[in-house]
Amino acid sequence: MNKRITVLPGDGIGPEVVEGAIKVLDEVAALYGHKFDYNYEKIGGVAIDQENTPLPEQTVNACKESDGVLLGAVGGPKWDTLPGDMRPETGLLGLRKALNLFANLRPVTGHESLTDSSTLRKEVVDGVDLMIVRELTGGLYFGDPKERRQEDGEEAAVDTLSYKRSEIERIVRRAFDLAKVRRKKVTSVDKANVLETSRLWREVAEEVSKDYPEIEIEHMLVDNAAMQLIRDPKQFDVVVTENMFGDILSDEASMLTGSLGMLPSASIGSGGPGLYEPVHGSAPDIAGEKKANPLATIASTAMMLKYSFNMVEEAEALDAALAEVLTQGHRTGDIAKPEDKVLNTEEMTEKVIDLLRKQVKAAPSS
Ligand SMILES: NC(=O)C1=CN([C@@H]2O[C@H](COP(=O)(O)OP(=O)(O)OC[C@H]3O[C@@H](n4cnc5c(N)ncnc54)[C@H](O)[C@@H]3O)[C@@H](O)[C@H]2O)C=CC1
Ligand SMILES: CC(C)CC(=O)C(=O)O
Ligand SMILES: [Mg+2]
Repeated sequence: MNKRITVLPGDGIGPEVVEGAIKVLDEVAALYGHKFDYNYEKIGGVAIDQENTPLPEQTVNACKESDGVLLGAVGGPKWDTLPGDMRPETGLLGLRKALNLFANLRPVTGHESLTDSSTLRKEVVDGVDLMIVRELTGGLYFGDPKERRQEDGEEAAVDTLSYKRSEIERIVRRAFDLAKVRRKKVTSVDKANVLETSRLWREVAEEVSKDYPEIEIEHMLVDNAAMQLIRDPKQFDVVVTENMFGDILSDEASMLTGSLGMLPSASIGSGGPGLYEPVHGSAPDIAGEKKANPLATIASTAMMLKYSFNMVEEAEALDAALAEVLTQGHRTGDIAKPEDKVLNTEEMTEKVIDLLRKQVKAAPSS
C-alpha cells in the first residue's frame, strides 16, 4: 500500500523522537512491501522562527491532503513570552481544530518489566490497561473570549469553558464504541458539583449510555479520579473527559507506565487524516542531548498504522516489538534503574527495529 504521511517534527525533542519513528516506519514498509511518502512541514516554534506564524497555511493544507500526520512536540522557553495567538502551542491547537480531531485516544498500558521504574507499588500498576478518551477541540482551550481585560480598574484575564451538546455526544459515543471492544466500562469524568458544562456533560453521557445497555457507565468527579488513578488504576477501562481534564489526567496516568516518554496518542475526527503524537511535550530540559525516550512516538506510529491505514497486522507486530524491547530490559534514562545500561534515543530505536525484524521474520506468513 502507498501512504502519504505529513511529518511535523516541531521543537525540542520533537525532531529527535520523530527521526526514530520514521526509521521504524521505513522498516515496516520494507518488511511488508508498503511505500510511505513523507512530506516534512513546519509547526510551532520552528514555524514562528521561519514563517512568523505557529501554523503556516501550507502545513494545514499538506496535512489535509495526507493519509496521516505524525507530530513530535511544540514549544519551549524561547517562545514563552510571545502573545497567546503567536505561541507554538496555539499552532498545535489550531491544527487539531482545522482537522476536526475531536477525539484524542491516550492508551495507558503497563508493561510487567517496567513496574519497577514506576514510583508506585508493583501490585497497583501491574497489568494496568486503560484508555483515556479526551475531548480535543472544545472546552477551555478554545472558548471565546480568551483575553486580557480591565475588571474593577485592574488587569484581569479570562478563558471560557463552553461545550455544546453535540460536542459532548460525539466524544462520549466514541468512548462507548471503544468500550464495546474492551472491558465494557466507561468512566465519565467531570466536575458536575461545580461546573455547568459538567452538568450538561453528565446528562448527555447518561443519554448516550442508553444506546449501549451492555456497557457499564459510572460518573466520577475529576479530583477523585486523579486520586483513584493512583490508588487503584485497574478499576478503569475507558475514561472519557473534557479537554483540560484529559490533558492533566493523561500526564498523571503516564506514571503508571513508568514515564511520560512511554505514552502515545491518536487524534481522530470523522473521516479525515488522523494526527499521531506522543503525549509528552518538547522537553527542553533534555532537548539536543539524545536522551529522549522515542517509544511514545514509535507507539503513536503503531496507532497510525492501525487507525488510519488499517494495517492491523503491522501495528500488532510493532506493538509486540515494543513490548519485547522492554522485556529484554532495554532502557532509556527515564525508565532506567541505577544499575541499567542507559541507551540513547538512536540506540533505543535500533533495538525496536531489530526486534521488529525478528518478530516479523519469525511469524508464519499469512
Ligand atoms: N503536544 C505538545 O506539543 C506539547 C507541548 N508542550 C510544551 O512543551 C514544553 C515543555 O513542557 P513541559 O511542561 O516541560 O512538559 P514535557 O512533557 O515537555 O516534559 C515534562 C518532563 O518529562 C520529561 N520527558 C518528556 N518527554 C520525554 C521523553 N520522550 N523521554 C524522556 N523524558 C521525557 C521531560 O524531560 C520533563 O522533565 C512547553 O513549551 C509546553 O507548552 C507540553 C505538552 C504537550
Ligand atoms: C497544546 C498542547 C501543548 C496541550 C497539551 O499539553 C497536550 O495536548 O497534551
Ligand atoms: Mg499535555
